Amino acid sequence: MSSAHKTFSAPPATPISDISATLTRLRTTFQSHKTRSVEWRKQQLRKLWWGLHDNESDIAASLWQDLRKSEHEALQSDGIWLKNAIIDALGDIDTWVKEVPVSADLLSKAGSPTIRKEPLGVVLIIGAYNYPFQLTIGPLLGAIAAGNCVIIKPSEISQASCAVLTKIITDYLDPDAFAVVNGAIPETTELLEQKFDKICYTGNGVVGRIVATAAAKHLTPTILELGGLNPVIVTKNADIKTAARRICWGKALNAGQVCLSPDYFIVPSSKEAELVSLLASSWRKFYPNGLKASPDYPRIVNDRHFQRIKKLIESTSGEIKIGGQTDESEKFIDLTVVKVKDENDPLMKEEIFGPVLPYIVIDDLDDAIAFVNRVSDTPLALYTFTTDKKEADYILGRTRSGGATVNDTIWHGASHKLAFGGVGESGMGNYRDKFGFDAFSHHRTTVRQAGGWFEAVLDARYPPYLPSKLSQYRMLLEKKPSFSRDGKARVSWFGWLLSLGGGDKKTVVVKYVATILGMVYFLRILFLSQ
Ligand SMILES: NC(=O)c1ccc[n+]([C@@H]2O[C@H](COP(=O)([O-])OP(=O)(O)OC[C@H]3O[C@@H](n4cnc5c(N)ncnc54)[C@H](O)[C@@H]3O)[C@@H](O)[C@H]2O)c1
Ligand SMILES: CC1=C(/C=C/C(C)=C/C=C/C(C)=C/C=C/C=C(C)/C=C/C=C(C)/C=C/C=C(\C)C=O)C(C)(C)CCC1
Repeated sequence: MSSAHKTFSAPPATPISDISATLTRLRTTFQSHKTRSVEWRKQQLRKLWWGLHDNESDIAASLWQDLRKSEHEALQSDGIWLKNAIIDALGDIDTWVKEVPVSADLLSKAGSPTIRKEPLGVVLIIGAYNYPFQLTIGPLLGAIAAGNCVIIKPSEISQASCAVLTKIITDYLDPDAFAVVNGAIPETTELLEQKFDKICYTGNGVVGRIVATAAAKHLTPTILELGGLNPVIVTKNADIKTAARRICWGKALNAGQVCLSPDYFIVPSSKEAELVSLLASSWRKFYPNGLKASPDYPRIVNDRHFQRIKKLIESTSGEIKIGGQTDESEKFIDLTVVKVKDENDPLMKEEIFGPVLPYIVIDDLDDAIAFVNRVSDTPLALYTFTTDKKEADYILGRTRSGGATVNDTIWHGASHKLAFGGVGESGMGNYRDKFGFDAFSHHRTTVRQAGGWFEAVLDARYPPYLPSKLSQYRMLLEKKPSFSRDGKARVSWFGWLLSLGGGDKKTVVVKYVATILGMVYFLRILFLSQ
């Protein structure tokens, strides 16, 4: 890749004294109602598409410089991924922005209630280093579609990507509505002093708490996209060959620096040897000349993270089954599989965010589920490999996670169309496609009340509150429960007869079809016998 050799310098930090003026500029734009125009929003999205397209080789080159990410991965999950997301948003934005009529109770109906989708105002997006384009421009798409002004704060760790991202935003988008603030903790701290209408933060939970605390001072709502320890439960009913290949891919992607990376797997003893051997052979097939020589395998983003992961490998009391090599000069860490005894191993204490994959042998499925819930009960992702659909549902029904994929890794988080977000420790809120539009919109319930003629109906709401008015209200509007005091659904005799003895909709339809067929059969016999 020729563009891979192009290099970029870190953009200068934004002067802290400029930050509040930038926010004022954006707020003035928002208050001018310019962003309310859907055509203006579409134009911004179209321009952004061209910004990504014109700078595609720089996107790939900057990701190579920051993470030694291959062009394939750079385009698959940043460049082309975002361009496709924009084209789909442009195709659907007219539907998203429509005012939606809502069905209401008898009294509200005359006011034709609707939900208006309104912009929130000025929002802040704080990105992380591992997918510097996707994790900033991804939420930005929803914010633009919903009509907001936006300040983007990219992660200072991916410096080259910061430079390219800054160029795209400043060269292609309306500078009165969109701005990039570059820098590190001091700049982000100053940003967090300001009042925004929403903050979307991607990164670790420690900083997530700092962001949420700062936002709370202004009653600013937040989307927090955090991490966690993502488990993989491989059951005795798994197709081990497929599982090995797919776990391998999910762990090798971006050298494990993915919020959705498998953090550990659980395997029954009967499948352990086969799975470990197939993991090793899958890796050999992916990287036939070895990982270090492969242009497809990324490096750890900086020395601090390299040392952190290296230390984790050194501190494990488990048995290294595959890999284990590191090279500080290149920030290279081998894909490393480690058999650990229990959750007290250092590798099981925190999200690894690197290419190390511990595993534990557990034979009983309920024990495996209990282990997962004990280690971290709200990870961002949960994976299970089983060919038994009921078993997959059993696992899903007894665990929690931001998202889940059965029989693969990463996949529920790979599409730009599907809602993406965490739960509990892995975050709050979600975005992407319509979910992104909704996340950055205010759903404004609106009633356009009927005129003077409706006063006769409304008369009962006005004082003096005569007993007759309350009786009228009760008689016409009070609903009767269809459930008993002990919480059971109560079916009226009439309803019971009408539904041929009750049941859900499908059962009642089946009963009707069977009854009609029975009657036809009976009448036919009766008719033929005469
Ligand atoms: N859920 C998701 O979408 C998602 C995606 C990627 C990463 N992550 C998670 O992020 C973590 C890795 O990212 P990271 O946090 O190391 O990224 P990072 O170091 O790039 O930091 C993220 C952002 O926080 C800012 N920041 C750092 N310290 C701060 C402070 N004290 N005050 C205010 N802002 C500060 C940085 O400037 C940066 O913009 C992992 O836990 C991973 O799972 C989650
Ligand atoms: C279509 C047919 C065919 C061709 C199929 C082809 C060319 C398929 C190619 C598939 C590829 C390259 C899929 C790769 C997808 C990977 C993705 C989307 C990864 C996404 C990662 C993300 C979003 C990471 C996110 C990380 C986050 C959020 C945090 O850290 C033929 C030719 C086979 C014929 C039949 C039809």
